[in-house]
Amino acid sequence: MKRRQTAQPTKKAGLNKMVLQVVEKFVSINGEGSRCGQLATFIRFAGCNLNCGYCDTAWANDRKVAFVPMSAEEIYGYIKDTKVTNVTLTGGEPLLQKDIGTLLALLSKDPELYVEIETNGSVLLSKFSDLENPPSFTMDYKLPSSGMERMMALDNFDHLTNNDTVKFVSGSLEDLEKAKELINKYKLTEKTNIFISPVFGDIQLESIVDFMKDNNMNGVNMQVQLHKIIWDPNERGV
Ligand SMILES: C[S@@+](CC[C@H](N)C(=O)[O-])C[C@H]1O[C@@H](n2cnc3c(N)ncnc32)[C@H](O)[C@@H]1O
Ligand SMILES: Nc1nc2[nH]cc(C(=O)O)c2c(=O)[nH]1
Ligand code: SF4
Ligand SMILES: [Mg+2]
Repeated sequence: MKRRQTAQPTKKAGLNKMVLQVVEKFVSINGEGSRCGQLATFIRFAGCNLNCGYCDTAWANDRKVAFVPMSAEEIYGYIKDTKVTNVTLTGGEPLLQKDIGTLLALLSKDPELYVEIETNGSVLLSKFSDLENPPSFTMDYKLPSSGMERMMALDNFDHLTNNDTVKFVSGSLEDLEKAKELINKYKLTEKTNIFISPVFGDIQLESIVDFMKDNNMNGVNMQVQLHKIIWDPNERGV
């Protein structure tokens, strides 16, 4: 009698290759942050641990989203092929990619590139503090209207420098009050760059300016997502 064979795990060369899950990659102008208006190559990764009520890329967080597995070297190759020197890594939550450290280390060796990474404030930035030439972190602090404030890692404020940014995406007066409180409490304008952005379409732009005037918010930048003015706000790949 034949013995029933059980499937044995195989270890083929390349099977354990380190890969990152890329849901889209494109060149556009950066619509946000300190290099707003400049060309940038965007790499968007799959998956997020948060569920912000206003998320404009919730599709990338769907467990069933289609992604292309790419190694750090393949992503670097794509970036160099574009001939664009600004790079934005985003998502989803890019810092949750298992091999993001490998990619950041590889990109940091290229002095021609300016790399920024959009992160949601829940991932400890201390994990990346040993990088020799670190990227610019744009760290969101998720305000009350996101529904995700409880997930914020406040220790991250200690790891930001003048090469980084804290972004407060605000959808209400309560959000603005909270942003002001944190900026003052942690003396954020002395440490890093600060941006306040509206949750797109949810708050009168004038009310943000009025709030900044009423509260002497010197050193704070207000910014509206430029790509949502140029293209349809729901358009992907722009
Ligand atoms: C889609 S997230 C991806 C990176 C990371 N998960 C994060 O939240 O920072 C990129 C940026 O878009 C912002 N964003 C998402 N939806 C938005 C909306 N409806 N209006 C304004 N900004 C939005 C986020 O706050 C974040 O700063
Ligand atoms: N043009 C453009 N600029 C951006 N800056 C940050 C983006 C993001 O989704 O993280 C983004 C985006 O999706 N498009
Ligand atoms: S953390 Fe970023 S990607 Fe995740 S739900 Fe919030 S805005 Fe969307
Ligand atoms: Mg976006």
